[in-house]
Amino acid sequence: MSKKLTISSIKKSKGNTPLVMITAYDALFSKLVSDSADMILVGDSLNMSFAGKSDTISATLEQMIYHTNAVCAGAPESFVICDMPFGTYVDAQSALLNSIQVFQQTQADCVKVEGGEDKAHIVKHLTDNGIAVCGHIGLLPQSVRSEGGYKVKGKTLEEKEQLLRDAKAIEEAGAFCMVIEGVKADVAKEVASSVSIPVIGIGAGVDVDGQVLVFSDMLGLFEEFTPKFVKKYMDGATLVRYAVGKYADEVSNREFPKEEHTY
Ligand SMILES: Nc1nc(=O)c2c([nH]1)NC[C@@H]1CN(c3ccc(C(=O)N[C@@H](CCC(=O)O)C(=O)O)cc3)CN21
Ligand SMILES: CC(C)C(=O)C(=O)O
Ligand SMILES: [Mg+2]
Repeated sequence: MSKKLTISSIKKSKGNTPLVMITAYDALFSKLVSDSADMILVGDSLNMSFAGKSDTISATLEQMIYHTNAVCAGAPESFVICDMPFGTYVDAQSALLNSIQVFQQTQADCVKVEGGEDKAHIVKHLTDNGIAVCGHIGLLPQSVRSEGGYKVKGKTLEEKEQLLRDAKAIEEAGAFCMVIEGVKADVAKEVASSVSIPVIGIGAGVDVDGQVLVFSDMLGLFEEFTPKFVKKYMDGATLVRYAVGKYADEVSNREFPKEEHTY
């Protein structure tokens, strides 16, 4: 991106071209994605596709700060979101102290917290104290254990009405945008049009104010993860295996290094 977005330019973008959000966990990829992405999310999904764990529950604040620093170093001109990990925003006070750690130890532009109506008081305490907040409603990956799995939301009238209340509450608490994950497309569309801040979808259909995907999913690098909402824009795993296999063959056959790689 040529010009770094701001909280107010993101808010004002509602109704214009959809926002492009993508995750990155290191400087190498943040630099590569920064050419095309409006916003870079340092997602706690890194606990799965970077650290190899089976869910996001065990991600720590220290880990998020480490990766956020790497992402900011690779993309100093990009708008960066740091995902607050599980257990770091259980009440307003701890949420603020932990978010202050993120702001003081990294160049992140905002934090992201999962939750709706029930977390609005926490979002308000953060925004009242100078921490910009991106909300996250719908399917909440940090609730995987309590919910007994990843469940698409918005399938019943109750769920739809809850999502509308969640979005309203997060907006009123001062969030400048929110992610909506794993929600029926017609419901996500209604949620997006019910608030005046951008609603960025993942598995929530096309009628929202932007899209977010995990970079390793869309590049086909994270093979064990193939939910319906992911589109593979590259077969990364095959490309990497092919290249490393060719290197291995050439080492075995003494074809590499050649004269031009030799002092
Ligand atoms: N690499 C990666 N990509 C992600 O998008 C992602 C993560 N990790 N980690 C954190 C969360 C977890 N996410 C998930 C994980 C599983 C499903 C899933 O299994 N979805 C089912 C639908 C279930 C239903 O129909 O209710 C699917 O088959 O798509 C969805 C989102 C999204 N997030
Ligand atoms: C899936 C996105 C929205 C996220 O929260 C993450 O990458 O952790
Ligand atoms: Mg996350």
